[in-house]
Order: sequence, then structure tokens, then C-alpha cells
Amino acid sequence: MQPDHIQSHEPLCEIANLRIGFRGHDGHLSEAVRGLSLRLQPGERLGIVGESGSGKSLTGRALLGLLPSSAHWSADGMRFGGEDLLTMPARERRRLCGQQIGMILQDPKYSLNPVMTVEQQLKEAFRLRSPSLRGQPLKDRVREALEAVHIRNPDQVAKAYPHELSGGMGQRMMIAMMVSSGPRLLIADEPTSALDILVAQQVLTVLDELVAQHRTSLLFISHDLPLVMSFCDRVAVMYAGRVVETCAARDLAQATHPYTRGLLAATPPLNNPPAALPVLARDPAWLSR
Ligand SMILES: Nc1ncnc2c1ncn2[C@@H]1O[C@H](COP(=O)(O)OP(=O)(O)OP(=O)(O)O)[C@@H](O)[C@H]1O
Repeated sequence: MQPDHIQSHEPLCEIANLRIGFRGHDGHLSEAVRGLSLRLQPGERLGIVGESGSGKSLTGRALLGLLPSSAHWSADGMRFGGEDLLTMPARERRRLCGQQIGMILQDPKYSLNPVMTVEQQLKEAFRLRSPSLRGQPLKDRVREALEAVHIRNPDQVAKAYPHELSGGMGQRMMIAMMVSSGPRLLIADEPTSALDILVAQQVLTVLDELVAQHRTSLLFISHDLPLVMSFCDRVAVMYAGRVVETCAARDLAQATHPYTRGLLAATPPLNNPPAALPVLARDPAWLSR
């Protein structure tokens, strides 16, 4: 059953049979994403979990049209907000994605411009979506955005350069930049895995508030199963480039696929962690299912 805040009508985003591969030195094409399909409803939070290399980040990048130039890819369908991304001219697609899809990566250092202040970067982000915004109203938006992510001294932080910010502060600034300007979808790729647990919790609280307030859909890419269970509505479990199981996030603990069960068993409990965690026994049949 869908949670109440999700209306089930036309999906905001739909990917059908996405395949992404890379050619090795011997010319052989190895597929990293092998026929992935998913749908995201407006306002929905979809978690994508799976071990390193299962194709989570490539999936998010494919949607944004930001795959590496060496990638060979195809899809039967890729739609966003009722538009066909596959047939849209590249320039129009960049504009649509730039205005309506935001992305937060693991480390803000790589996403922020090191020679622009917080204020300059926030202004640029706002003007991308509202080109006529300038002067005091634009300054006010910057201040409001910093306040919305619980930055207590916004005027001081606005003048700072990225290297002057802590990891948590940088990530809050990314959230301010991505969410406050009103995208319909936010792709958060391991947004808190570089932060310590307390700072991560503060950043997630901010993300939770803003996503709920703006009714932004969320594609939340993570290794952290308990986090995804508590933060998302639905979870897609990826193994070797495919979605092997999708379920309501609250039902993840009762997941049935042996890979998902293996991931759950390998999640260390906070209380009484065992001396050794079980090693996942992989069945070659999972690759073809
Ligand atoms: N630029 C590239 N060139 C060659 N192979 C690549 C490239 N980018 C990704 N791959 C391959 O695709 C696989 C999946 O990459 P992806 O970044 O989607 O993994 P992921 O599930 O997000 O992993 P992680 O959790 O570690 O970020 C990689 O393990 C790698 O084999």
C-alpha cells in the first residue's frame, strides 16, 4: 500500500530496461546495469540499496544524462514529468534536468565551486530556476535557504568559501542549493556516508524537513539498510546491475530475496555486535533472475 502522501497517478519518473556497459582493453563490453526498470511517484521517496558496484550511482546519473562518455547505454524508455527524455534534444534535456532534478553527492567538496562563496553559488542556483530574481529579493532567498537548513549565522556563512565549511555544513549548503530552489526530484547519492553519525543525523533531519515541505520526490542511494528503512517509502534492492526485489521500506526486514536477506544479515546491530558477521553466499542464479 502507498503511504498517504503519495498520490498514485502518472509516475514522475519512469525508466524501462536500462542497460549500461563499459568496454575493456580487450574490446569486451561488460554490463554494469543490466535491464533495470523503475518508477517513482510524485512525492515518493525511493531508496536504492545494494553493495558497491551494483550500479546504483550509474542509474542516478543515467537519469540526469550525466553518464561518462565511455559508457555504452540503451533504454526502452526514460520519462520525467510526462516528457520523453530519450527523444528530447540534448540542450532541452539539460535545461529540464537542471531545473527540475537536483543531485547531492557523498562529498560536497567535489560538487561546490572552490572559488565562489556560499552566497554566490546559492544565487547562481536560484537564478538558474528564476532568471528574473535579483537584488534584495535574491539576497533574501539566500538567507532564507541557509536558515531553512538550520545554519544559525547565515550572513557569516554566506561569505565563506567551501574550504572554510565543515563536512556537515557543506552538505547542508548543498541541500539548501538543491532543494530550496524547488526541483521535483532530488537524487541523493550516499549523502551522509562521509559524515560522523551525529552530523549525519542533523543533515538527514534537514533533508527530511525540506523534502517534505516542498513535496520533492527522492531517489536515495545508500548502503545503509536501516537508514533507508526509516527514511524512504519504498526500496529497490540492486544486485549486479539489476533490481532483484522492490518492497515497501517498512517491509524490508521481511524481504524474501536471498540477496536482500544476506545484506540484512550482514548489517551489524548497534547493540551486542557479533564477533563476526556472516559472509554472503552468492548463487549464480541471482545473475539471471
Ligand atoms: N567510468 C567507468 N568506467 C568503467 N567502468 C565503470 C565506470 N563507472 C562505473 N563503472 C562500472 O560500473 C560499476 C557500477 O558503478 P556504480 O558507480 O553505479 O556503483 P555503485 O553501486 O553506485 O557503487 P558504490 O556504492 O561503491 O558507489 C562499477 O563497479 C564499475 O565496474
